[in-house]
Amino acid sequence: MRDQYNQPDAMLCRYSIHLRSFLLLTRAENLSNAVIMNASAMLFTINKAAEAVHHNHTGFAVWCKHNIKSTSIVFPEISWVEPAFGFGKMERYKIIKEVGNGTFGSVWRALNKQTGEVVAIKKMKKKYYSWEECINLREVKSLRKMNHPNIVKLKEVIREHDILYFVFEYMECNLYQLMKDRPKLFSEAELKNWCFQVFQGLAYMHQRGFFHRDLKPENLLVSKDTIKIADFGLAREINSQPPYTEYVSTRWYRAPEVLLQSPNYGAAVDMWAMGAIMAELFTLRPLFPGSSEADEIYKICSVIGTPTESNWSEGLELAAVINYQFPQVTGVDLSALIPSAGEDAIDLIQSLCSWDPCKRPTAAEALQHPFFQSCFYVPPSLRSKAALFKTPPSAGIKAPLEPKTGRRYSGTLPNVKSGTLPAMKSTSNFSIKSSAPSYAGVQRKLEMNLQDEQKYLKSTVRQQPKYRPPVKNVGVSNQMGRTRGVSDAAEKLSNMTIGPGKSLLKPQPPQARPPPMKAGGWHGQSDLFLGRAQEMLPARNISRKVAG
Ligand SMILES: Nc1ncnc2c1ncn2[C@@H]1O[C@H](COP(=O)(O)OP(=O)(O)OP(=O)(O)O)[C@@H](O)[C@H]1O
Repeated sequence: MRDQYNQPDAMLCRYSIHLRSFLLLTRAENLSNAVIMNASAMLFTINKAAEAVHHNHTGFAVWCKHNIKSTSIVFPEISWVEPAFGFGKMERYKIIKEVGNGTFGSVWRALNKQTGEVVAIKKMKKKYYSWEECINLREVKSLRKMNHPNIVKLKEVIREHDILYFVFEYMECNLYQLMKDRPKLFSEAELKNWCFQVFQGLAYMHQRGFFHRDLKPENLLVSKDTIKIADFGLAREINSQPPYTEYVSTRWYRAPEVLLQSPNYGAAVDMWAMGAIMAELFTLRPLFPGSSEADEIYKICSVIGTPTESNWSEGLELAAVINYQFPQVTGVDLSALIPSAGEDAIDLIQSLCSWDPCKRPTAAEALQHPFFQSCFYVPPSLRSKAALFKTPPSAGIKAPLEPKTGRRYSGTLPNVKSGTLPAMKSTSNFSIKSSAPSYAGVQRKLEMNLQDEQKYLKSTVRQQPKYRPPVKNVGVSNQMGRTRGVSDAAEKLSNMTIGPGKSLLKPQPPQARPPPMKAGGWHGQSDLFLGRAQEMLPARNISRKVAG
């Protein structure tokens, strides 16, 4: 089959698509050179395929021969193959300006010249020499299956001159940008509305069998009252086969089971991240700003206390496997740490940040938490109408998201009509207490250019030749704070012990709150005890940009 089409001027692509959509398109686009085949490699003509559609068979693979300069696949309704006619699809867009630069790509604001629509185009840094490669990307595989108002929409994928572009709906800014220069805290209503929406997006995603694995404020995009989850570069299918050996999530939001090398973590890692993000939204400071993986665990222990046999026996086993000894600390009162958060908020953050992933609420359960009692779900179909009334997108009739899931919180359904404003507590913006550091003081991103970074990487490699990035992945730290490989992490964590059972980690007194971070980073007290793990990282690498 492949050979038949393997001609120098042609390219063969395989697409698993919804057959009905494909047929509609073949008619509309007169794609006569497409052939369709099913799992047993039987060829179908378009007519035969029409029969299959009639009998409601879907999920065929489409092999298409086409002369390619550029091709595109359009989501979410139709996945299709468009032969290029000598000019590039990118010509349809006018690039306006760069709005983001991540590990895998730079993101540009652009204008669709035909429709006038403003979009965000992510230009991938890596080159892609075939469509097959692109189609297998996590970002494509997961996003194309998702259609939810709180998940950023992937509109189109374009490959031109071996460069891959993702065309997304455009969002005004990310949550980190909103936090960093803020002179005063967010109102509870504001952050509640955001969290409620993110949990809705997560409930949808988890229900569909995906988890994100890299939730952080930079990946939550905001436009007016709406917030959407973005960057599915690390998303995984829940049913995919562990062990997961790749790097996962930015350190400050990384769940303890990931830090401790669990081979089979799941959707609960997103819930941990949300606990950390929620706390950060209240205080405008990261809850667990670890300067290395070891320090990350230390920071977590100093806030929620050392795990015990009774609250996370699996965690103790995981630690034993990698020869890691937890520092013995008692933790602190979260309400003292997050003074602007009410009882319900503290309760939710506490349960999200449980050591044991099984004890964290699911996204659907979080939505039922009393903290969200005043938030109401608006079905997507009503959202545009609700917007007319300037209603936050989460407001409206509360609908059960996962009826099968047992409810952890027995919240009552408020009796409100759709489109009415939620009865949120009218909380005015809190003003930051003088002791509360400004977010601007936290240097989340290294203020160093690529050259500096490369210099640092080189010196790190010199100092720690053992810490090699995993072969398959980006692995080493990079501009947006991606983590090293998990196997790397194991190495680092185990480097903290001398011989079996002898840890360099000495028990530390509980540290109520790390002092405010200054530009250039901050050394936590715990770092003094981390020996080599600490030596690795220059002070400035405590910023979120550095993975570890
Ligand atoms: N749809 C969008 N609309 C507006 N800005 C966006 C959009 N998508 C991404 N951005 C901006 O670009 C930044 C980087 O995007 P993204 O996280 O997708 O790239 P990445 O290379 O995967 O980054 P990371 O290093 O976090 O993995 C985001 O933090 C955001 O500020």
